[in-house]
Amino acid sequence: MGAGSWGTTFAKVMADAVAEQGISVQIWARRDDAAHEINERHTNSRYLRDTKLPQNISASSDRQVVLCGADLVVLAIPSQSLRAELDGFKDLIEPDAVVLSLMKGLERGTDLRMSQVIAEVAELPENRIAVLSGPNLAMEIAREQPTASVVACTDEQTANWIAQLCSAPYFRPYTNDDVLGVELGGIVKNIIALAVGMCDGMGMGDNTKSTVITRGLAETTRLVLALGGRLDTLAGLSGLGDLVATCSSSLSRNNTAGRLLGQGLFLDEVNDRMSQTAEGIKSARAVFDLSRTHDVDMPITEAVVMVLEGMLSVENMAERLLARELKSEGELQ
Ligand SMILES: NC(=O)C1=CN([C@@H]2O[C@H](COP(=O)(O)OP(=O)(O)OC[C@H]3O[C@@H](n4cnc5c(N)ncnc54)[C@H](O)[C@@H]3O)[C@@H](O)[C@H]2O)C=CC1
Ligand SMILES: O=C(CO)COP(=O)(O)O
Repeated sequence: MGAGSWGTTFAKVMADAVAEQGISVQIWARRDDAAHEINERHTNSRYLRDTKLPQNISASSDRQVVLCGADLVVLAIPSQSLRAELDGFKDLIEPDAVVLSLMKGLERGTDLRMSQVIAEVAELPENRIAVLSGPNLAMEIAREQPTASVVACTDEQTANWIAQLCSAPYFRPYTNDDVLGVELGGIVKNIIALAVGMCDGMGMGDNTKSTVITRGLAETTRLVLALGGRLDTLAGLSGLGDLVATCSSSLSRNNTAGRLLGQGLFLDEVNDRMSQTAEGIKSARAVFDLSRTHDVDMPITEAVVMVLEGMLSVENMAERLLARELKSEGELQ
């Protein structure tokens, strides 16, 4: 569900993974012309210019056509639209289907993760909801550059089943039962990537960026532990792995948005320039609110929120962060 850059790319991963088993993958595209292009030319030129999609992918703008008979429903739409979109098609999901979220955002207003929104709106039990997260820049994967990822579900069998369905020669999924840790790692790294992008945009060097990445991981870890997730998850692909990929890549939309802010553009101007979803812009406030609810110190997230909401200039961000009271590096609380 979603024919954007990651929805289309992940459809290709799955189609390549299951081609020999005679399984087909169907994409729901919002626009009729996008569905038509996928069916007729096997391309999605708006998002993946050079990629030829496999023959066992078809598309439709009719959600009923796509969901009818689907054993696995994969969601790849912008996080802030999920609730409304899902409400419109939840009754079309087959009674035993599993829902997999590819999304990396936190819902504003409720501070819920996407797996929690899915559970609430579609009224599904935990064992039928999974998330996938890792260092997965869509453009690289579309070019079949090797990477790995994590399928997280509280039910081991479900996680293994999904991992089989998306294990392609260039894509290696691991499994994990720490859904919260996997999901939050993917959400918070977008905010840290905004901060790193801002450093880049202001012309700061690698020491600065490395400091933000490392301390960004420290504050992500504090949040995940406070909410009941596991430390080892943060050391894995959906934690450190995705953080490094997103913070170092010019392909990242969050990194790019941060860089534009660092170059002095206003948020409205940045939003106008972005043709794809940069989840961190909307999720930053929700993550900060969540951290306050659980009394977790997240100074980089707080500074990013202040910049996004016009309460702090990017130039004053470093001064604010470095002037805080000194403390031990090992403090996780
Ligand atoms: N692009 C990437 O490299 C990766 C993206 N993700 C996550 O996947 C999710 C989707 O991202 P992308 O596919 O990259 O986004 P995108 O901006 O490329 O595409 C979003 C798609 O959702 C569709 N859509 C459906 N309902 C919508 C609505 N109500 N409002 C707006 N758009 C709607 C759009 O038409 C579009 O096809 C995000 O949560 C993102 O963080 C995760 C890993 C990698
Ligand atoms: O999640 C991603 C890579 O794992 C994609 O990051 P962006 O949304 O910043 O492009």
